Amino acid sequence: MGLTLEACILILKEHHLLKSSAIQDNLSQKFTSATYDSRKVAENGIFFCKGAKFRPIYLQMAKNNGATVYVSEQPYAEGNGMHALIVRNIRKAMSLLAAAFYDYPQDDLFVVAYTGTKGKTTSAYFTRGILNPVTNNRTAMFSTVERVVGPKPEEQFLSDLTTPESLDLFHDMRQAVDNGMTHLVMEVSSQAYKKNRVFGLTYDVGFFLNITPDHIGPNEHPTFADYLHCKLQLLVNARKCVINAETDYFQEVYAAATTTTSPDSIYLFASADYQAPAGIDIDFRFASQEADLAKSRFKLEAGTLKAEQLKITGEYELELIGDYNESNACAAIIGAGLAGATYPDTAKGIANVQIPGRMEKLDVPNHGRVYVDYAHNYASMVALLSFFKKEYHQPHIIVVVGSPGDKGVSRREGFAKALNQLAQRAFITNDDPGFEEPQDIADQIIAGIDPNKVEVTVELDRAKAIELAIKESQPGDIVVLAGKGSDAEQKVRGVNTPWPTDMVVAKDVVAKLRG
Ligand SMILES: CC(=O)N[C@H]1[C@@H](OP(=O)(O)OP(=O)(O)OC[C@H]2O[C@@H](n3ccc(=O)[nH]c3=O)[C@H](O)[C@@H]2O)O[C@H](CO)[C@@H](O)[C@@H]1O[C@H](C)C(=O)N[C@@H](C)C(=O)N[C@H](CCC(=O)O)C(=O)O
Ligand SMILES: Nc1ncnc2c1ncn2[C@@H]1O[C@H](COP(=O)(O)OP(=O)(O)OP(=O)(O)O)[C@@H](O)[C@H]1O
Repeated sequence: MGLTLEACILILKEHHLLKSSAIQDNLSQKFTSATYDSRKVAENGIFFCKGAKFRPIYLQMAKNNGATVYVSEQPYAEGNGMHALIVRNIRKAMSLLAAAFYDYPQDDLFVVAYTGTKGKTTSAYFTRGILNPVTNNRTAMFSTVERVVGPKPEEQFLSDLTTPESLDLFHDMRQAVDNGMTHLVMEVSSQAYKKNRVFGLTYDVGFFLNITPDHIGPNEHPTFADYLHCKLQLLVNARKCVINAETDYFQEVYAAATTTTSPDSIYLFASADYQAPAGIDIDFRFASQEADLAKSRFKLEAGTLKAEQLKITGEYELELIGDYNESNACAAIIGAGLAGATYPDTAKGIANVQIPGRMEKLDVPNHGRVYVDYAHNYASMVALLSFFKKEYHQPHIIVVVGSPGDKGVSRREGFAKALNQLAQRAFITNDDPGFEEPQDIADQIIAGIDPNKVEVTVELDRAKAIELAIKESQPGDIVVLAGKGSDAEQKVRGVNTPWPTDMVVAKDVVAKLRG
């Protein structure tokens, strides 16, 4: 691990990123640590000045702590006496230099990457579920929930971001390789492209699952077009592409894939009865046989010669219920197939996969059945509630939900719309209010709810809201604790306050009810 100043300059020049440089002495000096956080600088380090809240004082601190080189979009007096690399785009520069600093760990991993508005985490867990036994426990995973960089329990930890900052990403990839991992399944958020966290990274297989309006607002994407553009970048950076042919904007998505990938290396999947546009051959189709409250069963069929060659067709069962998970599973099976897995290993591996915070169930004696689920926008809430409506034959649905502050503002209207369509009762509560007023967020959700269709209570204390919902429920009712999944924090005014998780709170309520 390490990089010389000379190598840095060459890489930056090659990508037309170097504006100017100020080199103090010898170019062959090798630095041995790299960070963007002055509090983590080690001796002989390179320091990246990046971020909305960056202050020049951090560079001063970094210098005091042993940094000898800084990379920045502008020169700072605080960096006098250090080598300076002034670049056109700090995040692009950081990503390229991070890959080089950690000696291109992606070259030693088979990387399967997922993007999409919904289903990334689920598909990533499904893929790892198949590949882990096939690779002898050597499949790493970078997901919204956790990051797995090795086979030992201490090599698995909770994630902060869906896709980490480039420097952290390549660091964790290097650890995975050094821990003997051979495969990596990762989620790539649209923010990862917006913020150049994966700039220069190429995947062996890149997936486009779906797109619906989300993550649009002042702190994320200015427009839907920008959101779509960022997501499409994954396909441009993948050697093989897999696309859900049923996604909205399919033509744009397919066109993006073909800009860098030959149609021979693009795989399309869809449900059995989907009518494909003229001239489009669907490689894989999944035919649902049963998607009930116990299991999903479906058949995967190949529609083209290249699909047949993967040897992954056959009957499949999923323990993770929710009919939409058949589409996620289909993606994961193709991903694992392209990584070398074949049937029946693919069927064995996926059958019992469970995912923290997705479709977790709790029966409450003398009350309803509780589900904790990470549904947190219009599309996922509709998919979830529609599944319950169908499987439980028009149950009374009680939903506990809130919407985060500072991001995804369209979710507020989306929740109201989904509740109007499918729920009878709602408790509007807190979910990471951030720097916004919780009551304002609740008011914005309520503004869209039709009181003739849904009875609403606002209870901003999430634990109390969960308790009220469960206590009120009758046998046969469905109580949905939506939006937080297995999240163990509430983000309030810049502070990540511990949250026991929705399921733990629900279990406490049940314990109290039992007396
Ligand atoms: C917009 C964005 O990319 N934000 C991320 C980014 O912030 P930033 O680069 O602006 O940095 P900053 O937090 O303003 O801090 C300024 C800099 O000063 C440094 N610093 C700070 C203090 C100090 O004493 N010394 C010091 O050097 C910090 O290390 C940092 O580099 O870098 C931070 C880590 O350095 C991240 O925590 C932060 O994620 C924000 C909080 C976040 O939550 N982003 C969300 C929207 C996100 O990316 N979500 C997607 C999923 C959404 C989707 O599905 O699309 C994700 O991939 O997780
Ligand atoms: N294919 C799908 N279509 C619609 N809704 C889905 C689909 N897959 C999952 N969901 C719903 O979305 C929720 C989140 O799923 P998952 O975590 O897999 O998505 P994600 O893309 O990782 O989401 P995020 O980017 O918000 O972390 C699930 O709990 C479920 O309610």
